[in-house]
Amino acid sequence: DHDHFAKQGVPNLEPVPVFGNALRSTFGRESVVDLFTRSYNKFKQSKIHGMFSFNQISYVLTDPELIKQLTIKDFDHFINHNEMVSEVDRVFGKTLFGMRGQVWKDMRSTLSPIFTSSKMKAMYGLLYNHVQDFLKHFEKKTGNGTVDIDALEIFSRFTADGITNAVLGFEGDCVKNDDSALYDLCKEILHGFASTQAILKFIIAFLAPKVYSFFEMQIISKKTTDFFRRVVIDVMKERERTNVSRPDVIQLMHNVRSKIQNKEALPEGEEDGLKANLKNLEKIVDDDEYWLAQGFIFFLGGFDTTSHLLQGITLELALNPEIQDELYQEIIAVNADLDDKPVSYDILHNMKFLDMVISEALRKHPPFVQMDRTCSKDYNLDLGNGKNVLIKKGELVVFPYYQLHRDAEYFPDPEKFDPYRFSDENKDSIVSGTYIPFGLGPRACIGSRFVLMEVKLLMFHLLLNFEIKKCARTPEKLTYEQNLAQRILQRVYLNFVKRIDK
Ligand code: HEM
Repeated sequence: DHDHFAKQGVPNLEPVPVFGNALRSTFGRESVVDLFTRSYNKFKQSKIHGMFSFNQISYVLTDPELIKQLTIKDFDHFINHNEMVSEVDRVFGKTLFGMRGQVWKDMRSTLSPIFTSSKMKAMYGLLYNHVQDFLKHFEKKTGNGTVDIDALEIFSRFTADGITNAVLGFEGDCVKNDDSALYDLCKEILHGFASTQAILKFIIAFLAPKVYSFFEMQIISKKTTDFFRRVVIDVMKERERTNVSRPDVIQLMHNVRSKIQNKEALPEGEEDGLKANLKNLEKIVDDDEYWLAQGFIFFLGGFDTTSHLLQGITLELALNPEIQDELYQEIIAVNADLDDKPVSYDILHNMKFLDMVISEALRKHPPFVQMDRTCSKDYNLDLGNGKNVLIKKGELVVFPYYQLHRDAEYFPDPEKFDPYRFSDENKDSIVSGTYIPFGLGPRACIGSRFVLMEVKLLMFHLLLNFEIKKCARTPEKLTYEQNLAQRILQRVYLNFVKRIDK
């Protein structure tokens, strides 16, 4: 019903039959980011506007206060992400991202203790060694600045191995082996989610479930499920049998799972939440798919997003040599105090300029350009100007991260890469709800601490050893593919020159 928004007094771009507002993106004429920028700029003042993704009704919230209200205060009306994928893919529906309602709440509070700072510290050593290993192989590839390095490619290999090491509990070979089967699998998994073909598949599945099941279409392939069954379930069993322990996520999941299975008395402290969850999780604890699905989502969540962040940081450092130099100065000052000892988690954590550079890269190049929630109970949204909008159960709400992060009202001169937006003096003046690269509220990214640890570790050692330079093939600006996939169009090539003045 294309009058849907007009009846509610909510403005929207004119839709066309079947495709809604997605016609140009479906046929390769416009990126999803450009579509949302168009509607954001036109309707920002209304606080909320409508969008039809095919026939899915979506409300786009442009007002930071309302975004906070829905994701934090009134979270109970908007617990779940878009249900389209969880609805059609059994395994995806069992991942933390795809789970819904009460079971999601229980699983989330069960898994949260895995990502606390104390657990990150225990994992730090694994990532530290991983970074040292990476640099050895990386140095050979750079040809001392003579080879144009494809940043996304090399950092995807780095993050795939990082997540394999810290989450799945074995050493990947994506960096050292150009023909790594693991890396092929990564690309395949990604293609299953982030290509126009994949998105059309979701849409068919959602609009015409019968067609979807008739053709036995699948999003997470059997090969992928089998792989995660092997690396998650079999490894858990192996650890149980051999009593070998390693400070990785598999181990922590195994510990949590066996506690629930054995109805063990739980220690006081951070895992208290488990007690309350035991009852609900008992129903699903024996289902291997719930556990391999978590391995899968940590893997998917951890490799492509983090490599995009690393690409954004290194591109900006190459384009802004004075910022690179300021960061290098911070790094060598810290390094000089280390007396050849490895840099610790706490020292990295306290490096101000490094943190500012990463924050600014997450602002300018957010790996997720938008996020959504499905309304799970009818919700009467008070716009505060005498107007109300009734958001019905099943309708979607979208938060346009990219457009908020580049809105000149909140971030003056938004194209400028300026880490000082996040300095101690300035960061308090950022309007809350406008900078949300990891989302907001109880459903925000569970892995953000892990990301920051991994990225800081790599950037510290990368800059200590290399100067990042732009080359003839370095793009000055990034845009998005003109399709449904929300992928960056340009390949970012950079040169890495070994430093001799260490
Ligand atoms: C730069 C890297 C990353 C970015 C920008 C990012 C961003 C996000 C965002 C925006 C969400 C949705 C939040 C919301 O709806 O409010 C999310 C959810 C999630 N992320 Fe991340 N993420 C990153 C890395 C990771 C890593 C390394 C992991 C795992 C180790 C991870 C695991 C997850 C999971 C499991 C969820 C779903 C949480 C839930 O629904 O309860 N992410 N992430």
